[in-house]
Amino acid sequence: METKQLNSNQKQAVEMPLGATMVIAGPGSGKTFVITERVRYMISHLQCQPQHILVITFTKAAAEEMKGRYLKATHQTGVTFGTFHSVFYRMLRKADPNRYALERLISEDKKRQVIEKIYQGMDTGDAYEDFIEVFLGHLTLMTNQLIQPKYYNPDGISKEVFLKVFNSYEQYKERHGLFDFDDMLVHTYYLLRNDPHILTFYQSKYKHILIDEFQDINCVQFEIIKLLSSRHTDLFVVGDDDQSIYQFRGAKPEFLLSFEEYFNPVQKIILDVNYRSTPNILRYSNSLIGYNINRYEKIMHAAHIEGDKPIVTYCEDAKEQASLVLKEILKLNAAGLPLKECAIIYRTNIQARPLIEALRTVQIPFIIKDAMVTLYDQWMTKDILAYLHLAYNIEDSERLLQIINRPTRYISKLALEDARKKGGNLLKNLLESDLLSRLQKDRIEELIFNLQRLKTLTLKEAIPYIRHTIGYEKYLIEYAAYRKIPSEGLVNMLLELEDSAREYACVEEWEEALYAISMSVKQSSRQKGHDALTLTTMHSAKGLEFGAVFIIDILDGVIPHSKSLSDTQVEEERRLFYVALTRAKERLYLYIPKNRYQKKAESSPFILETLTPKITLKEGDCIKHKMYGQGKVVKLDGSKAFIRFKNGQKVVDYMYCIKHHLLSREEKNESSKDKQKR
Ligand SMILES: Nc1ncnc2c1ncn2[C@@H]1O[C@H](COP(=O)(O)OP(=O)(O)OP(=O)(O)O)[C@@H](O)[C@H]1O
Repeated sequence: METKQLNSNQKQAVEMPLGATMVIAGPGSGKTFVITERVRYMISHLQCQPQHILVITFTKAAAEEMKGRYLKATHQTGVTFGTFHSVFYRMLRKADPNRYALERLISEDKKRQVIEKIYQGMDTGDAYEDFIEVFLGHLTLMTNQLIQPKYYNPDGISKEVFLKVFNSYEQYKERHGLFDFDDMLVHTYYLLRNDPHILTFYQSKYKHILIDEFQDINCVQFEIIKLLSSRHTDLFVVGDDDQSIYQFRGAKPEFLLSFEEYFNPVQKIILDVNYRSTPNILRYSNSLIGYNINRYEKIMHAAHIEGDKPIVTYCEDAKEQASLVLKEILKLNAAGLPLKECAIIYRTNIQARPLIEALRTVQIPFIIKDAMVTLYDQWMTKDILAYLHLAYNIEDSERLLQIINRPTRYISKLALEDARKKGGNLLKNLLESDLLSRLQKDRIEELIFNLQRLKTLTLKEAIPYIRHTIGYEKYLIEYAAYRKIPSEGLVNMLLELEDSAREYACVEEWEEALYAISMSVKQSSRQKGHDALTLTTMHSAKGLEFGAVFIIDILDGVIPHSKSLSDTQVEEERRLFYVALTRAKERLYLYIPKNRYQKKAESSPFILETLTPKITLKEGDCIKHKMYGQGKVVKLDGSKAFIRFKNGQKVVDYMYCIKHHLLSREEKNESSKDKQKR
């Protein structure tokens, strides 16, 4: 039995009568505790049979933890614990053991290989550098949303190529009688929808369904749950709309927000006591998330006593930031905080590079939570290295072929093949080729000239030369336009490369350092189980907690990410930052570099929101209007506020009032101080 006591809201959630129940549970509010206690209560007080209870979680680790805690508390078997995938897979296997035998399941690695082979066999040239990544993302998103391929628009790649690869992949699976992880969900949906006997069987088997992290549910999962629970409505879901951060994978917090409509009548309870963070940390996270509009209103209260105030540090750049963060971690570690209680959290993997570089010199063991493609393994790095090496060995055909059309020099495949067959110096052969026009040859001469120039430059000068004079950055921008994707991500990667080279004297030294970083990233997984510092993206930090959390690069364009332009996207970014803030137990450090990639950077608007709680208007509040002077709010209606001024009532924009409300409040404070003095 768990030694801790349920608080009053937890107890209320646990002891709800059977029926559709929604528990909105903020960070650190004890979701696992509530679910395991609820299962116990259902069996001991609500006469539920363990074999009729199904508990679904999102990760295998969560399912195991939940099951472990439940078994420890009750020693009673019979309840089914599992992830959506494992539960649905069991259903498929039971329905058709041969079709869904384990050996017919394509692993994610194998799936990638098959798709890569299909794509390469299609001869679309090198038009899409990261096709496989983008394709796989779209495939999952499309399947999770139950969208027919012909109606799906894959941004960033051509629909025609997407459909071709998709159809070939489907045919491959059919020919070999295989299925993959995405299929598990879709196939279960069709199985239950099309076979009433099977559906009835599972509706009677799982009379009570409990789902954790419901904010992450996607369309196909939701549809299956609707099918399973249509006979009865004993559905107990726990989630936090403020921690929904997987919309890019098809998760829809709307399902949590509209749960009440689907399963009406719904019993609802909010868990708002946080057992993880100090009140000071919670004040910051509450303030930030208060700026989201599309959410269940809740303010988390701390169960702990006050701790240190979060520390906001402005630093020069990423290099200084890395050194300050590591210095602080070493200090905390020397004072007794284990490294495994420290985490550095960032928005995207690319930001980890300066940290890993600094970590190599201070020798702190670390674990990287995400599968990371380091700079060394990026296609763009290979292009830049190809230019730098070619400058010293102009006869290196492989490297020449890599960059000959980057930027485009209009050299056809045919001309390249022909020049290659002749053997010897490829550039010379191209200059003598009958298959190339004068214009194309001019471009090759220009390339030779530029390679000779490159040889005379230092590494620090060479990369900007490739970027601007050779036109590599322009090529990236054109490539992004062709792909219909924002160019910023590619250009930032190039800037990151330039930044990483700045410290090295020559290309060999730089290449060696990039390789060493890539190796240390690969080896970092070996630190698991040891006392090691965690490096993680905000996404992968979800569900974790640490004594000290360091959030870096809190800059506009980084968080919220420059890709996130719509209000909905900015809200998702805010939730992401909220997840990062709420990982901290005792100490929270926020870092804002003044410069990024040698340019002045703006701090993230989220910093201000974290430090200044949102102001809301109430009837009776005073505002000061530029034209009408002082007035009092008499009524609020959506974006409009009705204000009584000296000269009568006027309708004023709500946001205007918010802005000017602050002013009047300060003035009010001042005037009350004045009055007191008098
Ligand atoms: N009533 C309680 N009394 C004391 N401690 C509690 C209580 N309820 C939960 N806790 C503790 O609070 C901590 C946070 O709980 P848990 O990990 O379940 O949070 P969570 O709700 O899943 O958080 P998040 O969504 O942020 O990951 C755990 O260590 C848990 O044991």
